[in-house]
Amino acid sequence: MTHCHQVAPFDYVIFGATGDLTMRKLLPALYYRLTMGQVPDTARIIGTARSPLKRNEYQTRARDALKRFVKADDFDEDTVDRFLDMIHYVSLDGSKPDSNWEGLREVLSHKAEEHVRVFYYATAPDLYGAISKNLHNEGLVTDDSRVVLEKPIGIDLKTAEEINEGVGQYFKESNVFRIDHYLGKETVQNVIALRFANPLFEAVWSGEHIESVQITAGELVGVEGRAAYYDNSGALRDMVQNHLLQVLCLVAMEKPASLEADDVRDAKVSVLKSLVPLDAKTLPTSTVRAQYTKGHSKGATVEGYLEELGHESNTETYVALRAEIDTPRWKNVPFYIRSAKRLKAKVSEIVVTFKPSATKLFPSQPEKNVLVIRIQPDEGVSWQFNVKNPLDDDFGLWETNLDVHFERAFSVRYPDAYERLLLDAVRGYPVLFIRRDEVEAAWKWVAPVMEAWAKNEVPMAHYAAGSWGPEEARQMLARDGQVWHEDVE
Ligand SMILES: NC(=O)C1=CN([C@@H]2O[C@H](COP(=O)(O)OP(=O)(O)OC[C@H]3O[C@@H](n4cnc5c(N)ncnc54)[C@H](OP(=O)(O)O)[C@@H]3O)[C@@H](O)[C@H]2O)C=CC1
Ligand SMILES: O=C1O[C@H](COP(=O)(O)O)[C@@H](O)[C@H](O)[C@H]1O
Repeated sequence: MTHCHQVAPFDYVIFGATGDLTMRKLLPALYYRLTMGQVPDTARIIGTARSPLKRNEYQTRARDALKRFVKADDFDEDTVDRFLDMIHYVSLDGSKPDSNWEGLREVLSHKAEEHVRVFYYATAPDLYGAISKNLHNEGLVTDDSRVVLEKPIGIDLKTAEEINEGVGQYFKESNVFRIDHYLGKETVQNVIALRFANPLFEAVWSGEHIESVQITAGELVGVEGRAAYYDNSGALRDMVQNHLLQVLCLVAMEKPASLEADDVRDAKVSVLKSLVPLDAKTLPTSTVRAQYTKGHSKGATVEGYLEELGHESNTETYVALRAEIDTPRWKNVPFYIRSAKRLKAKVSEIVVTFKPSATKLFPSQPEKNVLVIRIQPDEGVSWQFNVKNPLDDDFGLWETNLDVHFERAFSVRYPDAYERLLLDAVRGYPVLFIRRDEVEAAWKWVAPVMEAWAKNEVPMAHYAAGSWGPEEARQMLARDGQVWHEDVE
């Protein structure tokens, strides 16, 4: 059963409407929410980009995108027609004050009732300031207009501040929705429920009982068609500064005063500010960067990163970090974070390892309890625990698993992360979006890593495509007596 209520009529103005993100994620997400009854028929989606397209030409592109990116079973001709009726297109260069703003104003003014206005920036982030200024100067930013900012918010603290300032001059912070699609994932939101809706977990969620936490986001794919972007970014900026630090915040935050946006964000930002800064002493042993070399993926031989690029590069496709949080709850608990392209499996998960019992009762030391929160694929939770071995009369133990696979357990379709986030912006519900101070605190923490890597103070390691990553990352955990959780075939 769905609990999505229909939202108020809205105008979604998408800058970058012909791009990959709009076609692959945004339009399918809005379509799915129409099928679920959350989008009113009077809503409008107004695509803008520089390409000179007529409305019907853009509608054809939108249809093709739905055909490609919506599951065949969910592609319903009548609903698709209703969806296409909502779509408009304005050819416009968002960065230029003398562009076709009149065309946008005209579409926006033709409506029979009040609409919530949302601007979605799906263009290069260095345009965000100029688009905001032009929208403001054209009188198109109403007091209640929202703006959704795609990642990356900058490539470092300075550029993030510039983007935030550029947008913040024309939109108040409460109307700025910085998207991090990991927060739109059901299983990431579920961390809050697991921790705070289960007294058992709430009671043991600290360094008193937890030995270590691993947060992994591994991908099978390489850099695909995004090499130009990726080579200027790398795994640390692309995945850790945003998605994985957000996940870490949810795992580590104190219980927020409420589920209101600012209470949750206050709790998260306090984790980011408590991360122990990495320095010259800890950087070489607490950070690993690596590039994939030629290897095998899904049964095929694949090229190494440098061969794919066709030139030298100092950009990492693998990152592993050892982080510590300086709070009473987490003193001395290592948080291992890793993300990579061309890993052995597509797996995003959180692995919480509990400390063994301090006293020995059984002939064999029981295995530690491990909680695995599978973010994707096969969303679910497994709890590794010990039972008595029924074939052993001397209290030998067996390690077993309680495993919940959410899709099977709840018989639900797991929505794409963008679905909820797009409609949350219309609802003016910002809890799953990132506040300015969070983005900037995250950049501050990764800054010494970026600087040391840029100066080659930590050597670039290598791993074969299709493997679990470099030996250096295994060693990083081995020094703590830990191993990476690599359970997926
Ligand atoms: N693709 C993805 O999976 C993801 C993308 N992102 C981010 O989303 C943003 C868009 O990415 P993506 O769709 O891949 O990029 P694309 O290059 O595919 O699309 C860029 C879009 O911006 C439009 N555009 C470029 N310049 C202007 C301008 N001056 N005025 C108006 N429109 C303009 C382009 O159309 P035209 O040339 O016709 O103007 C096109 O529609 C980027 O910030 C990216 O980092 C974030 C996460 C994932
Ligand atoms: O933001 C990004 O995320 C994707 C991975 O997202 P997921 O939902 O498939 O885990 C990554 O491929 C991309 O490089 C990055 O920009």
